[in-house]
Parts: sequence; C-alpha cells; structure tokens
Amino acid sequence: MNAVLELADVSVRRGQSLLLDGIDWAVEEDERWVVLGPNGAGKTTLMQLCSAQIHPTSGVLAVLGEVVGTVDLFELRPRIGWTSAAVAERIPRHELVRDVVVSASYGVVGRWREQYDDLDHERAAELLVEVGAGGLLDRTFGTLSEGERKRVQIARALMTDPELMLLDEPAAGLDLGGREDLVATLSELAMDEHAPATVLVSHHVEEIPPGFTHALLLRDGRVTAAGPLPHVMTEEILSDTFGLPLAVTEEDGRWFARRRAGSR
Ligand SMILES: Nc1ncnc2c1ncn2[C@@H]1O[C@H](COP(=O)(O)OP(=O)(O)OP(=O)(O)O)[C@@H](O)[C@H]1O
Repeated sequence: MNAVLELADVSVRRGQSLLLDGIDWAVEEDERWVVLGPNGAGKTTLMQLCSAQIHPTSGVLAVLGEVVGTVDLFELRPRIGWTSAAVAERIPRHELVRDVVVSASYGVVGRWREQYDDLDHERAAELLVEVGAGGLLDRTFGTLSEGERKRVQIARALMTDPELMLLDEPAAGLDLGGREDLVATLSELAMDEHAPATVLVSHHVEEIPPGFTHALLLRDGRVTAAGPLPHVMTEEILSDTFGLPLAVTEEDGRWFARRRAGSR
C-alpha cells in the first residue's frame, strides 16, 4: 500500500501565529479520512497543504509520493480533486453545469476556448449521474441550490480521475435533507474500491459518511488524535477536541454527539 499523504512534523506559521504545529499524519490509498475540529483548528490550512496550494513553514510534506518543495506544484495539482468554498466562489454563475465539470480536465474554472472531446463530455455526464445530479447538465451554476452545487463540485473533483480527493466542508449550508442525501452519496463513493483516497473536512460528527475509515482530530493547530474511527471517536477524545463534555453514540455506521446532560 502506498501513502498518498505523508506529513512529518509539519508546521505552518503566518507572522506570529502558528496555524499548524508539528503535524504527523499518513493517508494510505485505500483509506477514507475525516478531519474534525472546532472553528479555527487549522482544518482548511491542512487542506491547503494537502492540495499543494501552500508549502509547510517547516517539516516534510509528501503528496502522492512527491515531496512538496522539490516538485512542480502545477504538475501535482491535477492529480488531486479538491472542493471547497474558495473553489466554488471562482466558478462563474453563468457557466453551464456540463462545462463546470468538463473544464476540470484543463484545471480551469470558467470555460474559454479549450477543446473537449466527446469522451470528456460523456464522462462529465456519467459523473453527474453518479453524484445524483444527472438532470442538471444544461442548467447554469448560478441557478442551482446549495445542495446541487455541492454535488456538481464533487463531480468536477472526480473529472480528472484524481488519486486523492479533498472535500472541505461539503455539507456546509445544506438543509437536513440535503445533508442526508450528500452523506449517502459520499458513503457510496467511500465504499467504491475504485474511488480515490478521500479526506473530508467537517465540524460535525453527524456528517461522517458510513464507509469512512479513519479520523484526524485537530484543536489549536495540533492533532489531538488520529487513527481508525472506533479508536478516536471516544467521548474523552471528542470532548477534549471540541472543548466541552460530549456524549457520543454510534448507530448503523453514523455518529452523533451532544453536550453531556447536566454538564452546564
Ligand atoms: N494568513 C493568516 N494569518 C494569520 N492567521 C491566519 C491566517 N490564515 C488563517 N489564520 C488563522 O489560523 C487559524 C486556522 O485557520 P483555518 O481556516 O485553517 O481553520 P479551520 O479549522 O478551517 O476553521 P473553520 O472551521 O472556522 O473554517 C485561524 O485562527 C485563522 O484565523
């Protein structure tokens, strides 16, 4: 098994602030990880590192076997599928959904004069069906609901057949039905043995799709725990990570957390 992500004592500093502090972490190609932590824990900064958008200030980061700092990041990035609010903001609202997905093959947002062949368009259409958005091909991105936009972004992230997929808070802004639909779609992807290694960022344990295998928990830029889900999803570790006493339960592969009764 090959590691798709390897971080050894990785830190990120901006001015006086230490955003990430001595992170050690490895993700293997058949693993599906969730990164959990409260606001400001460093989750997005970690995804920026893993998507080769930024360099560590210190430590060693290898993405898909390439040590960041020794390789051309423009060659590395197309091998990574990435969805985040920052990527979504760059998608032109007038863009047709079919073009939002297909343009990932050129690593661009907003179709210009690139030429795509029929196979590209067929693949885009298939991926949209796979994520439950097959009926949206000819809509413009700006007319979609938040939940539909998330699905289109996941199809776009899969378009280049990436070796690593990073999903930064894909359920943010969704209503209950939208969240549950998305969790089901991500669960299907997680259980597909041909799907790439996946890292999903979330604030909420309820958003962990069944089929995800591991969790990395962050607080104040440090790892509080990392490993197989049943090992790290304990009341003690989650309470420590989120800074409040939590009761944690698991049912049918889904996780739930709430403040422990009488603890306030
Ligand atoms: N350029 C910067 N300079 C100084 N501090 C920064 C910079 N960028 C981010 N931070 C701080 O680093 C911390 C981690 O930010 P990050 O966005 O990675 O957290 P997060 O876990 O994704 O948070 P959230 O859940 O709220 O999205 C935050 O306190 C943030 O204010």
